[in-house]
Amino acid sequence: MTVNLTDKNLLVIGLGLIGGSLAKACRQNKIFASISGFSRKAETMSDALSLGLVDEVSDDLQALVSKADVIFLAVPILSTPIVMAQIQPYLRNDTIVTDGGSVKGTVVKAGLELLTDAQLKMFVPGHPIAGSERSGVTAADEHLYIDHRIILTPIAETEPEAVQVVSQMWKSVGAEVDIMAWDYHDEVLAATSHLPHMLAFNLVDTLSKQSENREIFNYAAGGFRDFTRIAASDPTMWHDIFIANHRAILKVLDSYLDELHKLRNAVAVSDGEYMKFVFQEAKEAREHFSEILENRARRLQRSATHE
Ligand SMILES: NC(=O)c1ccc[n+]([C@@H]2O[C@H](COP(=O)([O-])OP(=O)(O)OC[C@H]3O[C@@H](n4cnc5c(N)ncnc54)[C@H](O)[C@@H]3O)[C@@H](O)[C@H]2O)c1
Ligand SMILES: O=C(O)C(=O)C[C@]1(C(=O)O)C=C[C@@H](O)C=C1
Repeated sequence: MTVNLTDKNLLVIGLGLIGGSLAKACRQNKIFASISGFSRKAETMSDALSLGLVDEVSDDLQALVSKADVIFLAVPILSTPIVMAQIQPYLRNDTIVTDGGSVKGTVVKAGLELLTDAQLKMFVPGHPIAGSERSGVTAADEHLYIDHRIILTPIAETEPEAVQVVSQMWKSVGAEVDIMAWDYHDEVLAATSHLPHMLAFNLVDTLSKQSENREIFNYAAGGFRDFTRIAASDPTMWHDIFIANHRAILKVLDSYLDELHKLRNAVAVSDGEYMKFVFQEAKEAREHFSEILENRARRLQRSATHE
């Protein structure tokens, strides 16, 4: 069923990479009647306005929330409960609250604690599996979500109609929507996103301490460069993620460390057979992932040529 959003107002709170990109894509595709924006810093709000991400900004949160039909929260994960508490008194019972935070347990818990029964019916936690190491309002990109997956994690109280509206919003900017339980989401993302970021931060930091003036970096090439891109991600965002999802991250980190120890032992005793087995399996996994990426790139190319 297609839902009509063209008579609705979208309010984006947090006008950085994730919120700014959604606002920009929705505005360029004329998905909503109007798009309002709110962010912590006045400078970010005026940049969002001059970059054409939103139709209006205001520091009057009460007025913005009261007229919003859909609210998208795109602030660091530990700030999400704070913002939810700020907007809760002004939320209409028919206003949908959704978000883009990387950990869903924190957002679900905040919703259950702060929202009324009526407001919970309109509560649709979500997470776009799209992004980059860039952050801030100037990183907003209207193409960010094309052919990317969006995971929605509605709770038992959420009305299916609210999920439909949020799904429609994401599909309208080119994304694919999946529905998942929030705790499963947090386990999966601990493995596919949080652990790789931890390894990249740790590796780049460790190596940077190993030589005077980071001298060894002069002799690094593509492999290391790929790690450094991830390690350039925003420290506040990742600090929040590692605190919010620590249980699931520790579980996957421990099993990773076991495997790393096995590989270490294989190197210590020159067990080439074990090493080749691991490297071959990893290569095959990468080939499988490359096919997914190539299919996505082809679809992106097709949608760009149809624009
Ligand atoms: N960066 C990614 O790759 C990525 C991908 C998917 C999801 N996410 C999630 O999306 C959310 C936003 O991340 P981002 O990359 O857009 O970060 P960002 O730093 O680019 O943007 C966050 C914005 O929120 C504002 N903000 C912070 N606290 C606020 C508050 N209390 N009230 C109002 N505004 C506030 C900041 O000033 C900034 O403009 C995070 O929860 C993150 O986990 C990020
Ligand atoms: O593409 C990247 O560089 C990202 O870091 C995006 C990425 C990830 O894939 O880990 C980061 C955090 C998210 O919550 C979702 C996506």
